[in-house]
Amino acid sequence: MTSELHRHFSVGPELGRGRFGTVRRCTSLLSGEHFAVKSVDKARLLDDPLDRASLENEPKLTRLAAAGNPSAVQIHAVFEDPLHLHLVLDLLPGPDLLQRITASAPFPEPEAAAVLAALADALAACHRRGVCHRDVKPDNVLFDEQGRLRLADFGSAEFFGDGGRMEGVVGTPYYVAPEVVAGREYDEKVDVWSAGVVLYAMLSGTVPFYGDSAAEVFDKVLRGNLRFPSALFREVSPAAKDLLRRMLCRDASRRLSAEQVLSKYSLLGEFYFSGRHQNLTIFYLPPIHR
Ligand SMILES: Nc1ncnc2c1ncn2[C@@H]1O[C@H](COP(=O)(O)OP(=O)(O)OP(=O)(O)O)[C@@H](O)[C@H]1O
Repeated sequence: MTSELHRHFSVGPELGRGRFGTVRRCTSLLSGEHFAVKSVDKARLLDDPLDRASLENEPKLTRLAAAGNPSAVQIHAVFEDPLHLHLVLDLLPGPDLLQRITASAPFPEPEAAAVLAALADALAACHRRGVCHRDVKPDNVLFDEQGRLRLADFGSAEFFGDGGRMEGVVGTPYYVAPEVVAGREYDEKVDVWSAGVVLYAMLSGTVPFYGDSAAEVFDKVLRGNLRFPSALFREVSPAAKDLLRRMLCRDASRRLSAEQVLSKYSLLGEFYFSGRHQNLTIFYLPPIHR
């Protein structure tokens, strides 16, 4: 660990681990405030130009996305040494959305709708700032102590500015949009597709495009055949299914924007408590390695 980091923070126990680094609890020596420090191990990503770009982009794009946007994780300090990049972030220690879905999906519709509204709000704010997250999935949806949603992990994010197109196969298999899998240029609506998969998972406890391997999942995503099996969706309202169709629309030009999802949220009056509980699990597939 960097001595510079240790001059300012005492570093505590591990909170989580990702592909490139470890997140630990830390405390400011000056103020006594608690934070999380994400320490990215540079050795794990220096061979790959896209991974290297992500090392440079993560602090920049987290800052840009989070400026004046309380629904994104805030970055408080950055320390760098030859081995690590340390990002000091808001401490968000509660269960993330993946843990919540695994423990208690399907969610009652009002609960799913509330999470979706907060996620769409977070994404709309990022998109207004020209930042596309590109790895929206339940494990990157965290909550603060008051239960407010915070979008985290801008390690795959890209700056598209004002209407720019992006390229590069980035994301996580179950959640990635078809235009990304197809290797085409794409826009920020890839995040809306992923948020649609998240909504589907909250309402049913499973994902819409499932396979045992990444290749099988990609095949299903490319076909984009959206189904609502009656065993899982019997009690899901037509309004929620309609919203899912508009978010998981293969044609990105017809797909809702994050802003439109937010305004559609006000139409979700039909969302109701379904009271179901099924023991379904989302299986973990690792993020895409190009
Ligand atoms: N601000 C935070 N507060 C508390 N825990 C966090 C915070 N940020 C991340 N974590 C935990 O650490 C884990 C890894 O973090 P993160 O997803 O940012 O790492 P990563 O290396 O970019 O992961 P990925 O494999 O998704 O690319 C998360 O799943 C979460 O459990």
